[in-house]
Amino acid sequence: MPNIDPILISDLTLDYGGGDLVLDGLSLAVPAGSITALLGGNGAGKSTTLAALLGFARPRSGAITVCGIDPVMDPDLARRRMAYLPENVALYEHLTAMENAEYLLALSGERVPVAGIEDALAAAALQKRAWHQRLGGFSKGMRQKVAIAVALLREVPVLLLDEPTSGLDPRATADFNQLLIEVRARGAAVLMVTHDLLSAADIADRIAFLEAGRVAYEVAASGAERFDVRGLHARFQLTAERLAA
Ligand SMILES: Nc1ncnc2c1ncn2[C@@H]1O[C@H](COP(=O)(O)OP(=O)(O)OP(=O)(O)O)[C@@H](O)[C@H]1O
Repeated sequence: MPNIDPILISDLTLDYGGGDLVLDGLSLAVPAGSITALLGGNGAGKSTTLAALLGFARPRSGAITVCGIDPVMDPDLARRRMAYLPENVALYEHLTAMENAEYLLALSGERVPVAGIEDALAAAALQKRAWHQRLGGFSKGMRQKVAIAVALLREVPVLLLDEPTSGLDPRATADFNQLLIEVRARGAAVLMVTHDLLSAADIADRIAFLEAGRVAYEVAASGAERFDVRGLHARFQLTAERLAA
């Protein structure tokens, strides 16, 4: 089997039935063991890109695969290869962190011993005293840690994130970014939709700027040298001005 990127999108077009193209020739590849940040103005099509990967939005043309599986043809099989964290992670309020993890794993057909779940919650840096608390009082950062622990246990090769750090304080953002670095080290392909230029600059290997449903430009970090946040911001402004013109 050829070694293809876990996320591969080629010349994708998509509309929501109204005729206007929301994705208009989108091409993007995310290799294993890497983080790509997907940036772009409101309405550029970032969340729609995730919806297409998850098999929730049907392309009009082009090709899209997740670990070689077409999510249009076989959404269930494709979803088994992915973990998805929406902006606000949906978990069961009346269950504890442990119970949530157990239940979500059971839903995806996996049985993990309690010790394994505890290890994953610890790896996700959820404080031990929170493991047996109901989620009702959890902050957004704590909820994300539970969701990431489940993703770690599922050992999925693809992680999709929609604005994961919006509303997180700088400390929680740094903790979360550290988790993503660990997920990358395990070999996952991570695609992160974000408006958080600082996080993108800190942890992404590549940054793709989406503009009117296609990647207008893509930049890669070179070795130890990170992205320049002000440079990213300037590019963002240029895009906004071009679209407004
Ligand atoms: N379910 C839907 N039905 C119809 N139109 C939709 C649907 N979802 C999104 N759109 C439209 O598609 C376009 C792209 O939306 P999308 O949510 O993908 O953008 P985005 O880049 O994620 O924006 P934001 O940064 O605001 O979250 C927008 O014009 C939006 O109104």
